[in-house]
Amino acid sequence: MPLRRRGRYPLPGPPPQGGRERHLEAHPPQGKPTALIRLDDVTLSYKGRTGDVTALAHTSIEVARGEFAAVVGPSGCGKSTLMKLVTGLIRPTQGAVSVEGKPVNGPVKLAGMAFQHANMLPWRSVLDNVMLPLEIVEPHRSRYRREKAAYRERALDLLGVVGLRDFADRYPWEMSGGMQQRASLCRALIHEPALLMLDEPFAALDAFTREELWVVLRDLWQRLGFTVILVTHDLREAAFLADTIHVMSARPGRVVETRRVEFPRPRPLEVCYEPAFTQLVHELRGKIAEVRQA
Ligand SMILES: Nc1ncnc2c1ncn2[C@@H]1O[C@H](COP(=O)(O)OP(=O)(O)OP(=O)(O)O)[C@@H](O)[C@H]1O
Repeated sequence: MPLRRRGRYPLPGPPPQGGRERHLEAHPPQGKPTALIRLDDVTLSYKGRTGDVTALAHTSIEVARGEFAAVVGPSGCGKSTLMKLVTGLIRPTQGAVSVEGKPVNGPVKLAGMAFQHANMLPWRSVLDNVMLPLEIVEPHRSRYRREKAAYRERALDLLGVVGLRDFADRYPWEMSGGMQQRASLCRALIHEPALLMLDEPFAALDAFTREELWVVLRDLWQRLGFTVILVTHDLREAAFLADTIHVMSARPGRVVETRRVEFPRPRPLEVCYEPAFTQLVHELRGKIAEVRQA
């Protein structure tokens, strides 16, 4: 059964049961979109060995439900720190972080995550790696044994979307870096998170594979309608994928510019060769060069 389009129950497998949260709702059809994530004047200082390190200072960001947001900025400006704040792995020194209107006080359950390295478990097949969150995250965990066959179909279906259905029984070490990263996107999405957090997910890949993966991510996002925060150093990646790009200053990081990306969707890769795209990337690069020197 093919994956259904955004705004409907997106994946085959066990249907929602009594009162299950609808994490994968599409954009609200009209009016101002509701913020899924809000950072309000957030400062974060780490206790370093030689004194406090202020990674973020007075940072405010809002990401709407269903939005694709990218965060770019110079190295060390606090992008990964921002990810940790949103997922509740650390708490702000000052200011407030909220998700779905509620203050974040601990690890956020509605997030799926993927990083620069796919971090697949080498002793599990690709399919078993993808299904791992279902064994851990409620409500799937309690249903897992009973409904394993349906979950398996869901995982195979998702692998099909990223072109890996025929590789489900392989082990990660039998696959290329790009294939592993496709599988890691499936693993991040299998439990239908409302939010996908991506920290440099394609940075270790060659340019061609990276572009292939942009398209995979674009298609998954368009189909499933989750919210994304993508941290990247690649300005073309941000401009191709995002609705909104937040540019951060050098450390202590704060958002110095927020750009809406207006290229129509669905965006073909060819958009990357249009003058308006090049212009946008140039302007972003200029802004980052400026804040690096400030
Ligand atoms: N646990 C920690 N203790 C002390 N300082 C830290 C800690 N984690 C991060 N930092 C410092 O906070 C600053 C921001 O780090 P962070 O990893 O968020 O930056 P980043 O923008 O993701 O970096 P990069 O682009 O190089 O990946 C850096 O100066 C870093 O050295």
